[in-house]
Parts: sequence; structure tokens; C-alpha cells
Amino acid sequence: MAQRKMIVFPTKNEVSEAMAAYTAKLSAKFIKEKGLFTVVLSGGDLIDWLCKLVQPPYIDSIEWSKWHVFWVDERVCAWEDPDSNYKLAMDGFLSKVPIPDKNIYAIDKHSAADGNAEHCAALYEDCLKNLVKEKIIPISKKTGYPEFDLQLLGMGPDGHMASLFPNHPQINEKQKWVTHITDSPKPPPKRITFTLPVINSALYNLMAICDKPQAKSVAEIMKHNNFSLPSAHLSAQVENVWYLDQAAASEL
Ligand SMILES: O=C1O[C@H](COP(=O)(O)O)[C@@H](O)[C@H](O)[C@H]1O
Repeated sequence: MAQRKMIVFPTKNEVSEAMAAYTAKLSAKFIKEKGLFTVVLSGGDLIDWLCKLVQPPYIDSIEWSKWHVFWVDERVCAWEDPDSNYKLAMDGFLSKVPIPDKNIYAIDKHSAADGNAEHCAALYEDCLKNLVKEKIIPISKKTGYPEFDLQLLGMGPDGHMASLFPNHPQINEKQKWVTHITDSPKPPPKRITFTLPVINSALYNLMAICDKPQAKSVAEIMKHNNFSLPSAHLSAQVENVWYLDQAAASEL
């Protein structure tokens, strides 16, 4: 598994530029190697920081039609709900680039609106399994879990990543690929999330953290390897890179 690599940038703007360059480089590499690129998004502030991808030079140079887009976690609510990670990504990023609709794998619309978190997680896992059969997602020979090319992750001030929260059992799930939570400490309470083995089976994981509220958890992870914080468990098969701004790195 890849060692954690950290780069501190002066401001959020440089984090955003570096994320775009990293994503574009991997997009070109994987599309050249296998004709497609699987990208996993999170919600939260990260979507704002992806803004550089919808500007020149990336908007015109990325082969968007070869992208397949997933969510590492999703809130169990209607697609139109302001809490929806799908809506956030559609409004701020995906609606501005020509990715075919069929390549955008959102939470099941009806079950999400019905609010059944367990069913939504099972359906999302079925969706991934079908894509394994269709050879869009390989199963890693090393881990036995689905292998995404790139995941773009964020961390909450409490050290959570995806919807894996401190002191909640989802972090220990090893059988399922996608699990659910109904008592998330951060609203909304019902969510689905990739499990840790799936998150760590990605080839490249890019964790982007900006702003002061995250600084304490960043220091706990970097200085003390505090594994009670879910983000401390992040790894990857090839590269596990953390991009921070000065504010997030201020307690290091
Ligand atoms: O609730 C969530 O929080 C995390 C972190 O979000 P941020 O706004 O603190 O950056 C996010 O990565 C996750 O996808 C989201 O559902």
C-alpha cells in the first residue's frame, strides 16, 4: 500500500490548480492505457475546488466522454435536495462538461427519495457489481475489491472521510463494498458510503483539505497517526496524496 504523501500549498487556489492538473494527468494516462477513466467524487467543499477543471486548458483537453463518475458517499435524499452530493456535483461541475449521462452513476433516484438507506447502499453495490461484469471496473488482483482509478476525497473537521465517522462501526465493514449509516453526526443522518477496503483499493487517492477547522485533525493524523480518525486509515494502491492549504496545515 502507498505511503501518505503531503504537499502544502499557500492557498486554496493553488490546491485547486494542483488538483485539476493531477486529475487531468491521470485522466490522460488511463484513457491512453485502457480507453476509460473511473473517477470517484465526494461532496462538501471539494466540488468548489474542482472549478479549474471546467476552465481552459482542461475543459477542452480532457476526453470527458471517456469518464465514468461515481460517489464515495451520498446523502439519502431526493436528487433535488440541497443536501444531495449528486446535486452539488451536477450544479458545480458535471453539468458543465460533456460526460455522457449513462456514465454518471448516482444513487438510485427513487430509493433515495424514499429514504431507505440500507436499500440504497445495496443498490449502489449492485450497480458496481454490474460494472465489474461489463469490465468498466476491474477487481484488484491485490485487494479483491473494486479498483477505481482516482478518488477525490475531502475530510471533515472531525476527521471523517466519505461517510465513515469517528466512533461509528462502518469503518470496520469488510464484507460489503457499500454500507449505510442512519445516525450520521453531520446532517443529514441517512447516508451511504464506500467501505474502507474499497476506498483503499483505488489506484490513486487524492485527499484535499483546506481551511482552519480541519487543522487539528490534520495534525492528529500527520503527527500522531491517530487511527480513531477515519481519514488516518486512507491508503491507495499506487499513490495516497494529501493536498493541504496553509490554514489546514497550521497545526503541523
Ligand atoms: O458530509 C460530507 O463531508 C465530507 C467532508 O466535507 P467538507 O465540506 O468538510 O469538505 C465530504 O468529503 C463527504 O463527501 C460529505 O458527504
